[in-house]
Amino acid sequence: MPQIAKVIVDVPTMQTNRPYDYQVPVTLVDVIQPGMRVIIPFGNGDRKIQGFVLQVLDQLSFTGQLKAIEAVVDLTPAVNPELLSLSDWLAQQTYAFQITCLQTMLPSVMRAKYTKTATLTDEIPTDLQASLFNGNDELTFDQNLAPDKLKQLMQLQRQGKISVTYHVDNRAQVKQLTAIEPALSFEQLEEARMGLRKSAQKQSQLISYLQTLIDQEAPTLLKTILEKTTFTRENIRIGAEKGWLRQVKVEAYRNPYANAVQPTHKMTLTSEQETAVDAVVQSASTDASEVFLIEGVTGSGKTEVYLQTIDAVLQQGKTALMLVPEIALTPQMVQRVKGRFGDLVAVLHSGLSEGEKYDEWRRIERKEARVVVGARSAVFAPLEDIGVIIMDEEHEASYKQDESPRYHARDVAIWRSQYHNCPVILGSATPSLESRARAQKDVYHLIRLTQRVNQQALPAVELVDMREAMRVQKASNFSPALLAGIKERMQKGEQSVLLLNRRGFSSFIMCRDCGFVLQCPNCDISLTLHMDTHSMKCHYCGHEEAIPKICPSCQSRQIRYFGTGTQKVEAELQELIPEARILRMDVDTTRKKGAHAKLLKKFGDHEADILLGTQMIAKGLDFPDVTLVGVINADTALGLPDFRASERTFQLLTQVSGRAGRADKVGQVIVQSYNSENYAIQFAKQHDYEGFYQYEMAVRHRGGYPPYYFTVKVTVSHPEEALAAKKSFQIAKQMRPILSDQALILGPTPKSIARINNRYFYQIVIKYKQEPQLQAKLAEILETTQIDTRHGFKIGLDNEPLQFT
Ligand SMILES: Nc1ncnc2c1ncn2[C@@H]1O[C@H](COP(=O)(O)OP(=O)(O)OP(=O)(O)O)[C@@H](O)[C@H]1O
Ligand SMILES: [Zn+2]
Ligand SMILES: [Zn+2]
Repeated sequence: MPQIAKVIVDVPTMQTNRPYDYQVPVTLVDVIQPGMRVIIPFGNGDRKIQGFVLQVLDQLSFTGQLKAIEAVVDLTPAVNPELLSLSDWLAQQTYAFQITCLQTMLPSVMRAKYTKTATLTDEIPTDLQASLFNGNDELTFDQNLAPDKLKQLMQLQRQGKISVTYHVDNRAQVKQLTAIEPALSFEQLEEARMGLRKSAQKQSQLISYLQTLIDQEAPTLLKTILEKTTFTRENIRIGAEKGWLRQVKVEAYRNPYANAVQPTHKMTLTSEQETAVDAVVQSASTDASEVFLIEGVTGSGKTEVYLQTIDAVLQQGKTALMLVPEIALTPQMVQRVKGRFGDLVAVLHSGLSEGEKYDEWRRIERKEARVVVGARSAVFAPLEDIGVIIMDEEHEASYKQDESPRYHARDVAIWRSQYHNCPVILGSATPSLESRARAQKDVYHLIRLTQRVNQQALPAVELVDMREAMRVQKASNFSPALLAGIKERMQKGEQSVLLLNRRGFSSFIMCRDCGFVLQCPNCDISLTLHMDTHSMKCHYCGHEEAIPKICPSCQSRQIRYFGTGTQKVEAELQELIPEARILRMDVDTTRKKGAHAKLLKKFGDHEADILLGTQMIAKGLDFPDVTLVGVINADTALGLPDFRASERTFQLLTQVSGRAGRADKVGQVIVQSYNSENYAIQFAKQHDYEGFYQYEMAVRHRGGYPPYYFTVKVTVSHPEEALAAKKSFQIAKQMRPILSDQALILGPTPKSIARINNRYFYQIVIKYKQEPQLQAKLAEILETTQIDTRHGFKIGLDNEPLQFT
């Protein structure tokens, strides 16, 4: 029967954000499946573009009007049925184009153009091998392969007789290793030996060696032979030339964690841990999709709860997905999971090369990996039959993507749990207010872990008022109390972790004579000093220039840097304690691949006394000899014009305090601040999450902020400020009539950095409780403003934004 395919085309605009009908050519009938990518003619001139097949329908009456699909890109669907339907929901939820959502779900290498190689892995009829593979056992092809041949390939793939690898401009090449196997039988090799000259001893040895390989199932890696035997490449080459052996290519997965993993074993759970595991596992064995919020103090052993839950789910024959924030995806965390589940684990994070990510993704798709650990985008991992989804540090802002589609991984996780009828665990020592409030309303089940595993008390927190400290000493980043604490640890052979809070803080250059501050030419923000590259950089657009030696404005030589960068703090500390061994961890020292892991290993091996770093040291670290945590500046972020400033400060202080005293030694925390009476700092001092939650809820209630209100942000930008402003006022005006009295429109206001990359930004925030017409109206505005993009406008919608500045 003729078929029609409904296709989402790869043209990300509002007008094309719907499925188009295409005729399925006769040769591809019953071949094309939903989730496959196809090549189709589109628009004027029938440009060839890519699209995703959403649906294939039998065509009852032949209209003959439709354009036909030209070719198929994938032999098997690139996106499974679950993710197809997720993309639909996601597009609505985030006001994004469905094509953007679909592309987001695939590893980046798959978004590029590529060729593929089909390699025979089994016998096929000789005539087929002749016609399809030209008698070879490999066929490199792309989307131009004739449909009938493609159909044959698909059949072979279904029968498991070929394996397919992708080549993307050398980007996603499956890593191939050379291996060898004997080309002759034992007897034939023996015959070959007879023909050798007496002096050809090495060749005789090679023949013997090949004879030992006859019964091996897999070819032997050349690398291994060169390492483990005395044969040289030249010996092997001669062996191949004489026809004794064959050189073959085998596929190697790039395993970035190879060799590094030590097995870890199940621990005997504390009673609080056991209650948590039982509750989730119990839920996993029913068909419910419940969300559990585990509010567990730092060091309460949340990770062990996750691991044992995963274990139970695997035993039920299901798979598990574990999300962690990028910065918490430390080697320590990966070790713990890999150490428990070994090769069943796939790890996805931005530190991997594209090739490595792609390898991991394929291992998931082929069901070789049954546990996935990864950062935000891993929430789209093509796992099937998921038994539990875990989100560690659920309060982390990095779970929200800040470009289209602007999704929150938590929402996606919950959607998938409903699809799979499985539980979700949201875990944190400092849950987001939104999640904690949902637990209050019994939408989530609240489970509290109130004790540290070692029964140790949480470390005592001492507040140092820097206003006072500065009165008695010259300007310094280190109060006498903090310095004394560090020295004491050094004497005892213990370690310190020092946090420099970089939010709302940066090093900039200012002229002491005229006050000139070096600004980015493209953005309304000062440039940040980077000592490692000896340059000034813009953190928004990437602009970079040399550090000026004389003031560009008054030519004075008194141009100096201000603010506190980690480098500057490190230098100061080194001067104050010359014998201190300091490791600095920030964006500059961790840029290189593996640098993060190396630094942590050094610290773990006691090659340093002090780990000094930015936010990235606040989470997940578990070092038994760390007994002092110092926070150099607790309150720089409190001044940010964002209603979540207190929540973020509380979370950061609590998390970093939790790094101290995790094993048998007592920990101490010293927090320096200029606002020690601030409630976020006071509750953090008391380790009082619940107290903070109650207080902050009252603040939010008074101000009409989430979680009492929903929010959506509309951003308008244009190279001309007046036009950006005008358009944003127009949009606000269009919104007002459809909103009830309960809803509030904030703005339009210029963003706190009004100009970025030569565009001016204006934003509107709508706060609301229940507005049935809102979503449709916003979609309509997006649609009607599409035309404006031609005049330089960009309109962005952010549902439940996490950034308000
Ligand atoms: N049942 C247990 N028995 C003994 N040790 C345990 C047990 N559970 C966890 N631990 C150990 O306790 C330490 C803290 O556990 P873990 O890192 O999971 O805490 P956490 O709750 O994730 O803390 P944080 O929020 O600070 O990351 C780890 O070293 C872990 O190996
Ligand atoms: Zn000057
Ligand atoms: Zn800039």
